[in-house]
Amino acid sequence: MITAEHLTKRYARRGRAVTAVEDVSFTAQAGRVTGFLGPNGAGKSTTLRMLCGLTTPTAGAATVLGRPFAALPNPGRHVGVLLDAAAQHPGRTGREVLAVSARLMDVPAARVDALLDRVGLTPQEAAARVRTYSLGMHQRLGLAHALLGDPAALVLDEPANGLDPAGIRWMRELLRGFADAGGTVLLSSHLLREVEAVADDLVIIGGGKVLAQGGTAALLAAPGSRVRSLDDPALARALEAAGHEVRLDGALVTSAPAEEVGRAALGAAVVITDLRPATDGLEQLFFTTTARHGREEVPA
Ligand SMILES: Nc1ncnc2c1ncn2[C@@H]1O[C@H](COP(=O)(O)OP(=O)(O)OP(=O)(O)O)[C@@H](O)[C@H]1O
Repeated sequence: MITAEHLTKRYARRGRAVTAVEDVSFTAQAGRVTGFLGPNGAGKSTTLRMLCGLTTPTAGAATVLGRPFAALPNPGRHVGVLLDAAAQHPGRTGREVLAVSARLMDVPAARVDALLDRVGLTPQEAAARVRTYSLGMHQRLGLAHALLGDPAALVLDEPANGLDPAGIRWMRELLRGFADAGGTVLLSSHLLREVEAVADDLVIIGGGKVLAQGGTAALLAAPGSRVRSLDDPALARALEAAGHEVRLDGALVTSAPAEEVGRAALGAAVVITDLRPATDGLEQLFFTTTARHGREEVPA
């Protein structure tokens, strides 16, 4: 479990105090993947750095597995951290990067090869210097590094950056498996579809503050139903006549609960082919939640 309690970070910039993170509290539970989202400059990296003891909070506190990061003995054996995949020593080979850390963490050397294999780095790639690595290879090595100490928690900032589609799917399965085995995963990413696919819980921040948090399914749930039928216009008329709101959005989306949709369909003699709770996608939730904190006004 990872907790942030009233974390606040202020920086001095040209004599003025800039609040990067303000009163951020959340819990990433064991056995679950927690997605940590926000627009550029929202304060995600600053928060993750405070969780990992790399930045000192102005106020508030954070714990990983019940203790402040700095109080964890041999922290790499408890929490795997990937904050900047490009930060590995460019002159070392991938295998050397892991071997040095394995020695420092007192991890058996045999684990290095096991992890290179697990993250899909070939023996040739592992023998190449890190400065020759692509972004995706950096990410794979960074993840191997994070997993090296067989930690109970992972803190990952944009781990899927630069991965190809197969790599992104592999990453998703790895994180899912890690959490299903009881691990805690805190995952910051701009890839909303990926986060939606893997995160059990979400924390959305903007302007340094928590804007929304909770279970992914609950946050994405919208009242009403999404329906497909053999005659959507007729079903829409029947639902409207019964006082429900209706909009056609690929399927028919209505404020009516499933039972009312069934009644309207029965009355209008329309065959329903699909009926499920209405949900907004994460992209919609993200933009609605962070609308005041986005950077759309900044030209690309
Ligand atoms: N060392 C620093 N000194 C001054 N200001 C900083 C420092 N680090 C971060 N900031 C400011 O704090 C705010 C939050 O930055 P942070 O990097 O945490 O955002 P982020 O959500 O990780 O953004 P991104 O998605 O672009 O990575 C920004 O306004 C940034 O300019």
